[in-house]
Order: sequence, then C-alpha cells, then structure tokens
Amino acid sequence: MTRLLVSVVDSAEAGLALAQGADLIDAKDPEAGALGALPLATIRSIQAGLPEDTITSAVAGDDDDVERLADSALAIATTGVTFVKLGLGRTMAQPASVAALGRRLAGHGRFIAVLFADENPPLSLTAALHEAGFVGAMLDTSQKRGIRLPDLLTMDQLSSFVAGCRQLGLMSGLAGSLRIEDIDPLAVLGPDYLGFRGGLCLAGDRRGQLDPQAIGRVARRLQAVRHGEQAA
Ligand SMILES: O=C[C@H](O)COP(=O)(O)O
Repeated sequence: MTRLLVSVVDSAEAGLALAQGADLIDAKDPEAGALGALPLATIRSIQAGLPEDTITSAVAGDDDDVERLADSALAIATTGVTFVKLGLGRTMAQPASVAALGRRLAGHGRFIAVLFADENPPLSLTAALHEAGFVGAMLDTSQKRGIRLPDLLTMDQLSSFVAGCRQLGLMSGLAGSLRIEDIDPLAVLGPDYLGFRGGLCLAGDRRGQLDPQAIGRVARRLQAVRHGEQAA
C-alpha cells in the first residue's frame, strides 16, 4: 500500500501536513539542497509536536565523506525519528562506500538510502544496501529544477527498482518534484511511499510555504488510488 511522505521544515508545517493526510512526516531543509539536514533542535521540536505513533523521518544530508555522513545520521537518530534518510551522491552510491557506511551504522535498523536519479545511480545497489543493513531505499532527484523523477527514469526502471526492494525486504520510496498527476502511474508500481515537497508548496516553490489544500488534494488522490478508483 503506497503512502504519502511530506517533507516539512518545522513543527507548524508538520502539524499541517499530518492534519491534511500525510502518512509520514519527513524533516528536511529545502534551503540546504536536495537532502539538506535541519538542526537537531528543529528535528526534536518537530518530533515532540506530533502524536507519538506518527511515522517520521529526517534527512542527514548527502555528504560525500563516509565518516561525516555517518556522524550526521547517527546524531539525527538520537532525536527519536522513525527513519533517517542518507543521500548517496555519485561517490557514495557504490558498494564499497555503502559497506563502509553500513559498518558505521550497524544495528540501528532505521536508515534509508536515497539515490539521486539525475546522477545515474546503479539501481542494482539495492543488494549492497540490504547487505549493509539499510531498511529502505528511495529514488529522488538532486537538481530541484522542475525535472521530475518520471522524466529521468522509465516506468520499467522504476518498477524494477520497487520490485527489487520488495524482494530484498527493503522499504521503497519514489520522489523528485512529483506532481499530483504522477500519483496514479507511480502508485501502481507499489512503492511504500511517494515523497512530495515542491508539488505541495505555494507556487510550486519547495523553499516556500506548504499549501494545505495541495496536501489535501494529493492525500485524497493517493487514498482514491489505494481504493482502486481510476483517475478522473
Ligand atoms: O523526500 C521527498 C522530497 O522532499 C521531495 O521533494 P520535492 O518534491 O521538492 O522534489
């Protein structure tokens, strides 16, 4: 069943997103790039403002140094978020770096790797991610300039990524400047999450404010797809 991940910048946005139907609240700083980490205090305040059973994540950045990225991820794990997302850029999206990260993160069971579709990552990396102890893998985009995930990868590629994750027992997510019209074709592939930020912001500006109505529309569309309704 595909659920809605919404990236938020603070506690007020988190409450808004949850009220409008988000299933997973993802703490992220859009001013600091595709996978910009928020300060620990902000993540803690987002977490503290949500009902205890809310599923949450926070991003740890996309540093291309194993030690720095692992340090950031481990620090964020102390905030109590359900998942920590690590952006794996060009130099990190390879088996040796993934294995090294896995050794640093061992035993926590809450780390999700994010691969950037516009950096041509090896989609077969999911096997190394599973081996290294990651619990999930997401595809996103690093250049937030309006190029959407489905502009970069074919439905066959996305489908085999999702199926590969499922086979390995990894949670899967798809994101990258998605719009409401992407929900039907992507949800049918069966990822665990579709991730949104820009498509839910006023004027489509991911660094601007979340638009409650847009979140509601997207949440309702995803719900309708889950209930088997065709696009209007
Ligand atoms: O994890 C989800 C992302 O925050 C999606 O951001 P975006 O829709 O602006 O590309």
